[in-house]
Amino acid sequence: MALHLTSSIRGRDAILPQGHERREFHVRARVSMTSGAWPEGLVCLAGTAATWVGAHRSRMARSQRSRRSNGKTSEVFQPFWEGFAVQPSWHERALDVAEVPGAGRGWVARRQVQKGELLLSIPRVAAIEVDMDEDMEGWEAELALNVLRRLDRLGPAADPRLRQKHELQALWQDYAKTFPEAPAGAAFWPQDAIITLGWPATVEQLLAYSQQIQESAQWVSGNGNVPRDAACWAVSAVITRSFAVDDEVRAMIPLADIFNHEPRSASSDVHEVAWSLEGDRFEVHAPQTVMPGEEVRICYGEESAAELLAVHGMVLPKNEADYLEVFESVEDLVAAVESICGAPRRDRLARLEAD
Ligand SMILES: C[S@@+](CC[C@H](N)C(=O)[O-])C[C@H]1O[C@@H](n2cnc3c(N)ncnc32)[C@H](O)[C@@H]1O
Repeated sequence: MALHLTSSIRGRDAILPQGHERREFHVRARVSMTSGAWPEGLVCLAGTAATWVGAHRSRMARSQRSRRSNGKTSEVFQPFWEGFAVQPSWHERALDVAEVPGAGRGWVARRQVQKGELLLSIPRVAAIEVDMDEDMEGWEAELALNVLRRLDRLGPAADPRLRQKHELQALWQDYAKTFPEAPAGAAFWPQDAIITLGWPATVEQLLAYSQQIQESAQWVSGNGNVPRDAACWAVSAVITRSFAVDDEVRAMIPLADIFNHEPRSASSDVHEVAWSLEGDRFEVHAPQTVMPGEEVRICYGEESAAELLAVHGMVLPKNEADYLEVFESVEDLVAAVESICGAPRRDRLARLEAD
């Protein structure tokens, strides 16, 4: 007789404000026996495992049902909406936070939303920002350190001048508990795991990005006097949840970071409207008309599959922004055309420029 009892449990707990607690379990269990009668102890063991799995399954089903029917997920965000002074008022909002299959939480329309409509207006003082100079490198590290400062999570030996007291500190501390606990992006994977992806251009791109991100985490860990894990958490939070606004700043904007990504190419009109900085408030406008119950997504940028994998650890089934680089520059393209057609290169370039 052989008995196989295999089980794997992955759990994630996130404590949310006001006593709300979310538990997610992924349970897989299999009990099998090839021959003979079941000894009593093993029957008990198998029975216990089955009951345990069943109980967790029904608990999951119950919580999923309630999320769908009574908008509890959304209510968890009411104190944040009000505390961060988001407009329109909570009762007049057009959106609800809901669990979206395969994408965590997202913003779902409570009523029909018109393209261009103002969805969220968040005071600038509620955001955590860095200025973006042209070609600014290393913004991830600076913004991650600012996040740790706002959360009052710097280590004891950090420069005391970095310490920050802020009226919204406690609210931010609660809000940050809703973020993923660990980075998922390929930038945080071990090198061997990146190499197993196989496609040379992608592997090269991911290894270079991973090195940049690891250096940022190193810098944050040193300057913030925090363990490496805490630095990686902060860097991952800023690369997955911050946005460049009007080419001026890169900002972590509470509640606006719940929009999921709609992958679009540059030619799509979804690029036309989303973020802006209006005086002392950040605004998000609807990128397109959305029916009640549908999710409102924004386009994070023209992100290829490799870029999404590097930052978010996700590969989307369909991504119209994905591309395969064939020529590095217009000159290379023209040279290739010239070699095929035999026409003089200068003529071709002039014609291309005139067009
Ligand atoms: C800015 S947050 C969006 C809110 C997030 N879903 C949440 O639960 O807090 C970005 C993260 O959402 C997830 N995400 C965004 N767009 C997605 C999409 N189109 N498909 C799957 N996951 C997505 C990824 O985990 C990504 O790192």
